[in-house]
Amino acid sequence: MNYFVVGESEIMSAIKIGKISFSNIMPIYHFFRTDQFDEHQVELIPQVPSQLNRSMAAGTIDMGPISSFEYGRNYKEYEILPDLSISSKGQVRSIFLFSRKPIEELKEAKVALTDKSATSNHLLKVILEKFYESFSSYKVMPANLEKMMAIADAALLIGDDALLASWNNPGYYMYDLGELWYKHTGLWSVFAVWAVRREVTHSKSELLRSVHNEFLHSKKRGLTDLDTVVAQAKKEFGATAEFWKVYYTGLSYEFTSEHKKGLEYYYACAAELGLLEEAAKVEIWSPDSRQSAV
Ligand SMILES: C=C(O[C@@H]1C=C(C(=O)O)C=C[C@H]1O)C(=O)O
Repeated sequence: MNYFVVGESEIMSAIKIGKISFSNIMPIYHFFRTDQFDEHQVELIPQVPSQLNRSMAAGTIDMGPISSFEYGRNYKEYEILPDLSISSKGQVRSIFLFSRKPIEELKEAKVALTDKSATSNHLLKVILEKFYESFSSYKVMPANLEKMMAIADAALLIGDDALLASWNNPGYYMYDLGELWYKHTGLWSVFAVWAVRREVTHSKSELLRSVHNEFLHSKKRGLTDLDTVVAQAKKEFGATAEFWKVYYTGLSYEFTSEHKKGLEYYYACAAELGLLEEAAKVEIWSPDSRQSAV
């Protein structure tokens, strides 16, 4: 009766799901129905990306949208859930480099990086080094533009910090990282992927399938009923409905072969510059894979 024991323990154990505590994620989570699951079966844990990355590595969350760079660093421990990401082909509108000088002049500059990111911090290094022959020095700091610019020539912000700073930019040059990457490579930027710890694909496979389905359902609903998400974002963060509409439709939450191509090139560049030990393999979990019953 071994399979009963396995089944029961799977039903009992909850799955801990990370949630990015930025507005970028709202179209995916707004309609996520935790009440579809038995009590205590799923738990949503909101954190900024760098915290989510650490929680996944420590195993205190089982799955969630982590920085794609962090997947690359730890790809042997994780798999990627299909059809989910936070990406852009060109402008992302919430990842900006603020600079006192034009980017072409940042040759040996001091650059402040945000302590909330992993993908964008390393993407900036790739862009500056590979496309602008810049050999700058970097310092990771709390995300505060004024304090960052007090010690640096340029500063990188992501998420809501970047949105707010772009609305109140005191006159710095502003560069959108999605736009820069596209300009120099013609490829997608994939900032976050939904990763799952490998052991969870075995120990909680049934629940994982249901959670993945629920994510696809809530994404579909969020994108069809975008006006509801837009109204919520406007209420929580300000700005105009038009802004949020443009922002959310400019982001992509898919993960197609074109996204994969952009991500693999990013990993290749990061490995070339020594930011990753090796170019990570992009391995997608298949909801149809079944563990053998015995
Ligand atoms: C589009 C964004 O994508 C993100 C950027 C991340 C990173 O740089 O590590 C991680 C998750 C996403 O939140 C954003 O934060 O604005």
